[in-house]
Amino acid sequence: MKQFFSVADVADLSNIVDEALRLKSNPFAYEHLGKRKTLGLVFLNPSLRTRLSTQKAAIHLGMDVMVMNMDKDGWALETRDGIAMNGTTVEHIREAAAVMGQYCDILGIRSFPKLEDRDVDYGEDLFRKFIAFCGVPVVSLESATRHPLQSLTDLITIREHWHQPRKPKVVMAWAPHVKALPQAVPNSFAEWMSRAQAEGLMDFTIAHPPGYSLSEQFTQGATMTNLLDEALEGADFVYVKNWSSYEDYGKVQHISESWMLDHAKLALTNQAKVMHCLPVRRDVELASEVLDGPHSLVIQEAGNRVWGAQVVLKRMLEQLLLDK
Ligand SMILES: NCCC[C@H](NC(=O)CCC(=O)O)C(=O)O
Ligand SMILES: NC(=O)OP(=O)(O)O
Repeated sequence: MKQFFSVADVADLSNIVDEALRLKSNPFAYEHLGKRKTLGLVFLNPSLRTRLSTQKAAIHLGMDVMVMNMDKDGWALETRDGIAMNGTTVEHIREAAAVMGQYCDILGIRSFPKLEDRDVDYGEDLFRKFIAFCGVPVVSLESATRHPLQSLTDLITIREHWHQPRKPKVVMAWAPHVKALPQAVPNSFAEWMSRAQAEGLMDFTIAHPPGYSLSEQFTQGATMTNLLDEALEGADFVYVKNWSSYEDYGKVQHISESWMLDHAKLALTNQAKVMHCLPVRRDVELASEVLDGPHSLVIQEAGNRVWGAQVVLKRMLEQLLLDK
């Protein structure tokens, strides 16, 4: 594996999930694989889970880790080409990425969308340039349109908590929020679970209010509905997530009906397990009675971020050995 940006970078979902669960039961099995190799983690936005779980995964593999908080400690970054840098930006991504590639064997980068111009965000300009100029394998720590380490982990978590012979019904349910949030997490969850559905691993439904459709490139084959209660019927897993509008890009519309998952809504499901990528706004996105109750998987899900990151880093390290 030379890059980890979307589900398209993974050949077989069942294999990678099984491999991640084997790493979970034997975390140090490959502790020599990353010896004398350096992972660089570059953050242009805040992070708790991605930062710590990816570091932990690298430690299990024997790697050294360097973290760069570009937003706070780096020079102001320019990404546009063909302009004279006579304003506030100090360093171009061409040099910044290339230099970081000199110090690191694998790089990870987090960069959120600005939610101002859809074409700019969905063009993934910064990410593409970072990959093009750094010269080493790159793992997405969440980009403008996707969060693949999260979605891989979500699939691992569903697999780990499903023990019946039939396929689980997985529902992604839009939730309220006080701010306009990116579509990266729901896009990514949708593209991974749609692929999992195509590989016969689950049935996948997306419920959202009118005006909150995601881009069709991520939702191929998913059942789509504007009726939350109907979607929740028979659900085995409910994945709660807010996102701002893709159609009326980055905007938040007033929603009259309550979309927050609470005990009453959970009662419509098949004793569903409840997931959320975190951070979560209690009693806005998700009722605390659910978060604090036995149906919540959010802490186990966050814990599994280590195994999602570790299987990706392991595959990248193995590729580096092959390329040597
Ligand atoms: N990396 C995980 C999710 C990041 C982001 N959440 C946030 O920005 C929360 C901000 C707040 O609640 O104010 C999102 O949902 O896309
Ligand atoms: N879920 C997730 O990516 O969390 P952080 O933003 O804290 O890394």
